[in-house]
Amino acid sequence: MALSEAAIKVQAALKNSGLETPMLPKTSTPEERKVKIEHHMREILTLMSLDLADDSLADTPRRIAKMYVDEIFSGLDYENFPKITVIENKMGVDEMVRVQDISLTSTCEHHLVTIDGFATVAYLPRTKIIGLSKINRIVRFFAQRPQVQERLTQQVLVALQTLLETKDVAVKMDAVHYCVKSRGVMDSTSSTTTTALGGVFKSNPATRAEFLHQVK
Ligand SMILES: Nc1nc2c(ncn2[C@@H]2O[C@H](COP(=O)(O)OP(=O)(O)OP(=O)(O)O)[C@@H](O)[C@H]2O)c(=O)[nH]1
Ligand SMILES: [Zn+2]
Repeated sequence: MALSEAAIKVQAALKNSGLETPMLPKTSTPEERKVKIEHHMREILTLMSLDLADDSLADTPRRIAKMYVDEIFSGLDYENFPKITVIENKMGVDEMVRVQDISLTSTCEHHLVTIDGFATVAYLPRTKIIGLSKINRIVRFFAQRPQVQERLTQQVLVALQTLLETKDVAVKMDAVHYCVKSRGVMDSTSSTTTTALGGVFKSNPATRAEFLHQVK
């Protein structure tokens, strides 16, 4: 399947800005990847002494392979980049557009456990306006990769700057990392905030404050 124009532009922008997820070129189809992951997952679970003959466990390697490729790591494949609707700003909107409380579920790339939180995204329209749900979909696409929260925040910023043809974009994320909560330091109350600010959101203190202070 050919990549969409939006996917090609965003991929190039991330590469040029050094913010792309470290990825090798794909040499297999999604279906081939699932077969191989299922095989290796079977080995891992067996090594952990689980009896995969049990009817509850028998399908777990296949389920994990499907979940990795089609769901939680589907953002590693630009073929899954959302269909983007961008329209001309004929109505001359020049005030901040903000989408807040976007649900965010990702996976930490150091431990492969859940990152759970919310994102807020804002932009100042110039020549283009984007379909609102597409902002949520772009957050979701990049969240569906193994991630560090700082990179995820930056990737959403660069993708929107590219598609909206303006630097004036801001992204904030608040999330709980289960590698901090459910293992390791076992802190069940801390959360992490990251921001990525572009254009006037970075350079103009009033715009920056308007974004940051209205964000919960
Ligand atoms: N900056 C950043 N760090 C993260 C993120 N997700 C997980 N980490 C951290 O990555 C680090 C990996 O550190 P290591 O010392 O190699 O791993 P570890 O031995 O499991 O460390 P502990 O989690 O402290 O038990 C940990 O401090 C994690 O909290 C993230 O999104 N951003
Ligand atoms: Zn982690």
